[in-house]
Amino acid sequence: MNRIEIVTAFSAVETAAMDAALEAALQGPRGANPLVGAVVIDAAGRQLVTGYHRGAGTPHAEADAITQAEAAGLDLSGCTMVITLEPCDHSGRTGPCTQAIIRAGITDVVYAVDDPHDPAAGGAATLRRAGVQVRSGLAAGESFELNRQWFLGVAAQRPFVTLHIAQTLDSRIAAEDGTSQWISSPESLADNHGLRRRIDAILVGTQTVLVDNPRLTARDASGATAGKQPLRAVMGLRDIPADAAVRGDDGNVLHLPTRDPREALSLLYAEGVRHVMVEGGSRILSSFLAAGLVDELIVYLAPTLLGSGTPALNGLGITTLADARHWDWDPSDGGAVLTLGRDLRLHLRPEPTEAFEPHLSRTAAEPAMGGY
Ligand SMILES: NC(=O)C1=CN([C@@H]2O[C@H](COP(=O)(O)OP(=O)(O)OC[C@H]3O[C@@H](n4cnc5c(N)ncnc54)[C@H](OP(=O)(O)O)[C@@H]3O)[C@@H](O)[C@H]2O)C=CC1
Ligand SMILES: Nc1c(N[C@@H]2O[C@H](COP(=O)(O)O)[C@@H](O)[C@H]2O)[nH]c(=O)[nH]c1=O
Repeated sequence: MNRIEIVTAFSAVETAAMDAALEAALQGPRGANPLVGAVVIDAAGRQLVTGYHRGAGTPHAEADAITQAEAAGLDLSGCTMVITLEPCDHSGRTGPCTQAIIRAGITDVVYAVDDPHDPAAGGAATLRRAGVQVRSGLAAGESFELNRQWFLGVAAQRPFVTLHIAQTLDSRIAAEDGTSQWISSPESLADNHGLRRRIDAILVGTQTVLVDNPRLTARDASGATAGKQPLRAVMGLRDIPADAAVRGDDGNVLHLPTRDPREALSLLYAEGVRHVMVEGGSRILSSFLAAGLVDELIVYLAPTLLGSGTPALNGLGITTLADARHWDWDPSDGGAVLTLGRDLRLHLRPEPTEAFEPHLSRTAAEPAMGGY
């Protein structure tokens, strides 16, 4: 019998580092930016530092790892960096990771999938021009899966959509008389205000504006507005009342005169919104879910029963169990199930329904590296 010797492009040490990078990436939050992890290994195969990305506007995983190394007095020259995504090549809110890698003296980069985001792409080519050996495609499937919804959103040129539901045990988001403040525990509300600080826009329906007169600002425990404030978007054909609290005094409000969630997302994207939280009410939540436009689901579940009132959802067009929509538990950003005071926070992502493969590797791994 012939023995077939399999030579892969990557060493066991690099594969283990990629596993660690994938694990680290899960600590980050979902949103406008993908989850990314980075691990630096030395010539002896030791994992020196592990970095991850903590969300839009914060250092990328590569920069996080390099900063940690600097703080610990570690010299990374001649080391290999293993990353779940191609290093960026642009100066966004943070500097280009390619330059940080080159400056640190890292001579080898292994990454999983290409960055499809145009302004950030091209990192591999820049690194190669600087003499860094670059290989890609290690754990490409896992890395794509890690950020599946983000890849889909980038390809569709629409914002990443987080759906928020604050509900009772019997799936009510308001009582029969319309009262709903508050179903959630103070800890859940604080968590939600943290999310409001991270997103670009928050979206509610016109009916919620009329019933609740919400402010839709990000506030701290004292009730003061705190941190970055989201654009406040209201969806529906009716006008926003002149004295509605959502208008605020900063003009950071947008009326989306449509009932079509796709159109709402296009309008938001044109305004520069890359992460929107759809907050409610029932009809708005249902329309985004029915259209398959939800990337992340956060349910604040209060141990409370109402028995009647506004249901979280008012129909998704599903009439038989075979058509039920399934969701996967999302272990990222604090985990799939988190206790928040007396509430539970459930964190989910849609089960894949369509085959979608991004362009996993723009440039093939260096020829000598692959094959059987
Ligand atoms: N606990 C929670 O998490 C939350 C609870 N709530 C509660 O939800 C209740 C409001 O929910 P609900 O009555 O469903 O109202 P919504 O806030 O979902 O707004 C519905 C209105 O939005 C417009 N609209 C826009 N797109 C659509 C669409 N695709 N389908 C249907 N209507 C659309 C319509 O008005 P138009 O004629 O203007 O087009 C419609 O009347 C309130 O009691 C509020 O307190 C609200 C948010 C969060
Ligand atoms: N009732 C309820 C929520 N309600 C949401 O919060 C909005 C009020 O926002 P603001 O005026 O900024 O405090 C309200 O219109 C609705 O969208 N959210 C939750 O996390 N938990 C809750 O129990």
